[in-house]
Amino acid sequence: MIPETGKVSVVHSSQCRMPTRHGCFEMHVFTECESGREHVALVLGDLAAEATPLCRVHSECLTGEVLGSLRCDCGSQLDEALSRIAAAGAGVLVYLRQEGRGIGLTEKIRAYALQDEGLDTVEANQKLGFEADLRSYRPAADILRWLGAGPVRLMTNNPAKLSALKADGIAIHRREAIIADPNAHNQSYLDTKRDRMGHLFEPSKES
Ligand SMILES: Nc1nc2c(ncn2[C@@H]2O[C@H](COP(=O)(O)OP(=O)(O)OP(=O)(O)O)[C@@H](O)[C@H]2O)c(=O)[nH]1
Ligand SMILES: [Zn+2]
Repeated sequence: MIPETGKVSVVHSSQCRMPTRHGCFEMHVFTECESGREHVALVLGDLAAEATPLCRVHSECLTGEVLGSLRCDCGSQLDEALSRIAAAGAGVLVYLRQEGRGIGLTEKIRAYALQDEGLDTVEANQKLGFEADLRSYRPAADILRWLGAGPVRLMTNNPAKLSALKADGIAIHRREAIIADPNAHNQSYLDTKRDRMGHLFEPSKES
């Protein structure tokens, strides 16, 4: 169901076959109407034919995904999500270009510098004048609708992401945890996500 909150937020811009080390996906680019941000969907198999396709809605993290930073769990979550979709034989990864939970790379790196002085991720954002999380999942919801994905099995630990997608009209069949191994550099980041942002790190599955 499309929410009564105005127009569709993205337009489909291009697509191609995308072979990866996880398998051969169809890659779609969607341009966000308001910001011009280019979001991505990687689709494996025939989504419309899947009753409850596996789905990951992932937020951009240049440091964790491209540079191999150990400060967070984004790189390993991205890898894990694609490998689980590949194992299932079908599914979709929506990759949202909302670096730093929406504050952008410059401000995220400023936040990291503040964390090096002892602040946690939430306090660092607040010191810079931002809410803890500025993301919108409306583009992801519109992308999933465009792709015709049915009720999804959403891989996330973040209850705010779950409820935002539901509010944007996406049916969630169930949530599946996506847990990355902690290390000496990301343990306090993971602790803050659990203690201050309500992330669910138990491996159990729930609706
Ligand atoms: N502002 C800020 N953003 C961060 C920080 N560390 C990681 N990020 C960004 O956080 C986003 C990933 O969000 P997370 O909170 O790690 O996880 P999530 O996507 O909300 O939840 P999951 O679905 O369970 O992975 C990416 O855009 C990262 O760039 C930080 O210390 N400060
Ligand atoms: Zn990250």
